[in-house]
Amino acid sequence: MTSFATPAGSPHFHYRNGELFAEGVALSTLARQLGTPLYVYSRAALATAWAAYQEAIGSHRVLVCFGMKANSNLAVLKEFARLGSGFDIVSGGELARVLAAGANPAKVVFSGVGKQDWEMQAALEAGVKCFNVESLPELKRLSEVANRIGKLAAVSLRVNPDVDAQTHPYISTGLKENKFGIAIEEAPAAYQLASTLPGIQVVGVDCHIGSQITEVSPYLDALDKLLKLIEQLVRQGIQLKHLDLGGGLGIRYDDETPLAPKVLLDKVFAELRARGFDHLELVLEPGRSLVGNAGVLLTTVQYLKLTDARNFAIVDAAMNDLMRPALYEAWHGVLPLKPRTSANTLYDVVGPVCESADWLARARQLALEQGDVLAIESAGAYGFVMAGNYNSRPRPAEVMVDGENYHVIRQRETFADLIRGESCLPD
Ligand SMILES: Cc1ncc(COP(=O)(O)O)c(C=O)c1O
Ligand SMILES: N[C@@H](CCCC[NH3+])C(=O)O
Repeated sequence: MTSFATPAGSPHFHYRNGELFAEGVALSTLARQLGTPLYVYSRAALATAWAAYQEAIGSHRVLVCFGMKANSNLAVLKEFARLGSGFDIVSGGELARVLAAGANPAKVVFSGVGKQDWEMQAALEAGVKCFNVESLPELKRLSEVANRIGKLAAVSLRVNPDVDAQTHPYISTGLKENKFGIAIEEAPAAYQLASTLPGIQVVGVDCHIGSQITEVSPYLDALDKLLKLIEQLVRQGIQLKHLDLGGGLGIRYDDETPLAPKVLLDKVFAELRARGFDHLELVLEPGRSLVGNAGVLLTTVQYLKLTDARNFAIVDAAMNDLMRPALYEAWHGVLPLKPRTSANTLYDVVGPVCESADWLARARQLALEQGDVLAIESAGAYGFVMAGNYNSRPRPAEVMVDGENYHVIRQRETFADLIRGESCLPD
């Protein structure tokens, strides 16, 4: 169980004089000035997570494409673009965001099982690095779209290596029964077809086996299968330029041991060298490990409801603001901004939404009073991006702390935002 003195998140969130800070800013100041629920990110934490990849990469040829579905706020994208990141996108909307953030489309890879014609066309026109194609019908469609507009689509086939990522079943993507990728046994024939299609230029191979992975072995199993495939392709006369291992590195929410980029990459580089593939560019698509522990969600205790069965701390954030607990029974640490010295009580931290699944944390020892503000930890990835408006709740504001300063990077939604685009029938 996390102790209040050591937040699970990065060291950029820390207690000073009995108060929780993000870098040099007391979180209580942000809650008071901007209200709650409020997502707060640390710019230094983003940079630290990025640096861990760069240190692991050293002088190897690696393109890191931030898996932006984890956090697509423009300010976050801009930070990663400044640091030199590419982006892994899964929709035309994500493409529009990376372009709006001024990122270089030549460092963008386009994943996803359901790309539509207009999304393919937009990505071709923008000049993305590569399409990670997930099925034969998609491959044929992409060739047609590229042909029609006089472009050549650079393609990696996303293969499904059928390895168990040893993670939550909802976020496992590399097993046969998952909808993702082309079965690895079918890949040689798929590459043969790809090499004959007029709008397609084969450039790489890709896989992404799941998320919140804390073991190296699933990656090495997948890598081994990919390298065997590449050997087979060489025999077929097909040469690749890059190998994309996807994202998926896990972070610490509770007491997990996260998989450090260096631990994984040292093994990957050694394997590539041993098998004679170190000429290949490596592409990575980390999402969670770049942003997860760079953000918290602040929420205020509205009521303490003590019952025979359970004690509830009813807060102003809900499942619509942070869906992970409701969806995956995910564990997020809960830190009081100003810990009390009074005795703890066992609480479920729940929101105001009319669903029993509307909880953020269960069975936590906390000393609380009405009006206290809590930080829900490790909310920088798959937090705001999965938020919705259920129960007509405006989505929270987002703020980025930078040293002693902070910047509102998304305004809190208003009632006007909620009904924008709606209209009633004529009288
Ligand atoms: C294709 C692809 N790449 C990258 C990611 C990022 O994954 P993670 O946030 O686990 O690093 C995902 C999400 O799982 C994904 O589907
Ligand atoms: N939304 C998931 C991660 C999904 C990864 C996308 N393929 C989570 O919150 O853990």
